[in-house]
Amino acid sequence: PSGGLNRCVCVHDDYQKTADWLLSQTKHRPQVAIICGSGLGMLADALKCQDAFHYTDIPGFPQSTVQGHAGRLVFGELKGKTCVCMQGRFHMYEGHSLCKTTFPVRVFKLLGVETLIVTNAAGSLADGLKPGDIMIIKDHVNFPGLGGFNPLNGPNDDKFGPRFPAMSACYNPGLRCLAMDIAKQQGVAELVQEGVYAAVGGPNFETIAEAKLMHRLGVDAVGMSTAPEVVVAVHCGLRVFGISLITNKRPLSPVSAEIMMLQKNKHKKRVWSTRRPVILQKDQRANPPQVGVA
Ligand SMILES: O=P(O)(O)O[C@H]1O[C@H](CO)[C@@H](O)[C@H]1O
Ligand code: HPA
Repeated sequence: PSGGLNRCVCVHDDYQKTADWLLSQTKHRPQVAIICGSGLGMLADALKCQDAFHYTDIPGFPQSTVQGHAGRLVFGELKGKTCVCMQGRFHMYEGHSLCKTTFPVRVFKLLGVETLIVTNAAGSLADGLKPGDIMIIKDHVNFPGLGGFNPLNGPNDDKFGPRFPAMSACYNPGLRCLAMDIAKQQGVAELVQEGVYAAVGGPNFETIAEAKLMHRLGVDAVGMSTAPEVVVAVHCGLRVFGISLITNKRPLSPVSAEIMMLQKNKHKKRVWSTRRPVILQKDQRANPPQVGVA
């Protein structure tokens, strides 16, 4: 891969200009940045003493084009910490270069942010992750990155980080532990577990073969964002915490009526799960078992 969309064309000054403009417009000096995933923009409503800016008014900022992403940067206080919250993120499938997709992360660094919290909506590939559950991201597979689509492509900016940054501990273990402890304290531990997130390019959802492949590779949840932001954040030394809100399940094989009926018969629930499909024997295929009959 080469060319316009796959090469960072922003220089240090571009990020600095945006950061300087924001610092001139607000008295807040954030320590924590939060990127709100699809449908999660209401997280920003919790901030007190807000200063909010539409992306259209921020010099150099990309524009949000996706439903569920309001396109506002909100500064404010949350439990004694000063935060900046992105109500709406940028995705590669919108036509943004990865450099633009991740532009805010470097701006956050220049604002003085130390910790980045990434959130997203994701599809589950794991048996135990149901819609409504929360997955604390312990690691990711960056499929576009493995294919050479990386926000760090192009000349390295040494002021942000090294040419070859390590990605072996992207998601801060201390913050992951803390989140799990808080889930227990709040009595919601059964809704929360750790898992591996995979980023795909989108905008189409996965084929069954792709979902199966990712499941076999150890992926628990899949989405179309987050990994590029995290790569840029880790490159410039931010501490990262990530969570996926599970919004749907991805089927792992075509659900044929006879397999569904048999699974319903055997397991009584989750009829469409094909994780352990029942393979019909030759004689059964000619004369399939009847629903409701043992
Ligand atoms: O990752 P976020 O921005 O939460 O959005 C997720 O939801 C959208 C698909 O419904 C995709 O953009 C996917 O990445
Ligand atoms: N696949 C990819 N991206 C997603 C999904 C999914 O199932 N759900 C929400 N974002």
